[in-house]
Amino acid sequence: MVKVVVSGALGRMGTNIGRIVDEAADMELVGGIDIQEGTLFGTEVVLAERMDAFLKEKKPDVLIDFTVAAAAVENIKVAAENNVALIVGTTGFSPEQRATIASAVEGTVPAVISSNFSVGVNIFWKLVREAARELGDYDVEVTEAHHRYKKDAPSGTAKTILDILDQELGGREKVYGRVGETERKGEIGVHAIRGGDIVGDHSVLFAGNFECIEVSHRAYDRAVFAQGAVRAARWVVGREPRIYGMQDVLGL
Ligand SMILES: NC(=O)C1=CN([C@@H]2O[C@H](COP(=O)(O)OP(=O)(O)OC[C@H]3O[C@@H](n4cnc5c(N)ncnc54)[C@H](O)[C@@H]3O)[C@@H](O)[C@H]2O)C=CC1
Ligand SMILES: O=C(O)C1=N[C@H](C(=O)O)C[C@H](O)C1
Repeated sequence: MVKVVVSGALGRMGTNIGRIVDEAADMELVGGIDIQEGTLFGTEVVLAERMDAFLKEKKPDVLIDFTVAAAAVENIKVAAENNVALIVGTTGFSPEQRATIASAVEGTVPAVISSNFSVGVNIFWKLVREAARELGDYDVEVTEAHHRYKKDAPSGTAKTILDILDQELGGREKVYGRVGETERKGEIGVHAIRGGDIVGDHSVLFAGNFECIEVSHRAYDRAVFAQGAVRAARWVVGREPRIYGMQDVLGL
């Protein structure tokens, strides 16, 4: 039995993950962490400040964190100190926060950290890389759309797309939205749409003369992210203590 604690337990992703873990025959949901007390599928959700004592009491194998960046950094440190493996889906980390996470995790616990746990997006990233390799002289525009409650922009998935494009196209300037007189040069345009209950859309447009290619992914239900995170939780237990990506879980 893989024993799981969910951090951000009362949120959109936390509740989806709680349901999947609760229904899994090979997993045990042992509780949740949030900034309010509550319950998650019959288990106790305790306040974030009680996390250290809660992990010592429940001794989970894995903590799955979908919270906000500043909170996740602290949660990761506490989990690593308690020798609990990590799945981190939270997005919006600064470079400094990423460095803090790396020093807490590397050599201490195994952690799968990904801006997107859906299988489809991990394949989409491969397709974007392949297109960028072949279409280096095309103009590139990245667009993402999410629900009205999303806190960070551009999305973590869009930032991963930009990392891939940087690797393949060599660090082009990024222009975030355009207004007024703009002359297109060699930049990558980045556009974030927020509204309603959009689960998560990403697209990369490669525009040449007389043709365009658009590579896109649309999530219809956040269960796809939750299922991926739970799959990663099964995979991470017992691994070498370092940071992994979802591509390691999927063998891509
Ligand atoms: N990697 C992926 O596949 C995905 C990542 N995300 C990311 O996951 C994060 C959460 O997204 P949602 O669930 O939509 O947000 P949400 O706002 O519905 O849930 C976040 C939860 O975290 C709680 N929280 C805040 N501070 C906390 C702390 N110190 N300790 C424990 N819990 C705390 C909040 O009270 C809330 O219940 C975001 O960063 C989002 O971008 C979302 C979907 C998929
Ligand atoms: O906040 C969300 O909802 C999502 N966040 C992730 C991101 O920032 O890329 C993944 C997914 O698109 C949903």
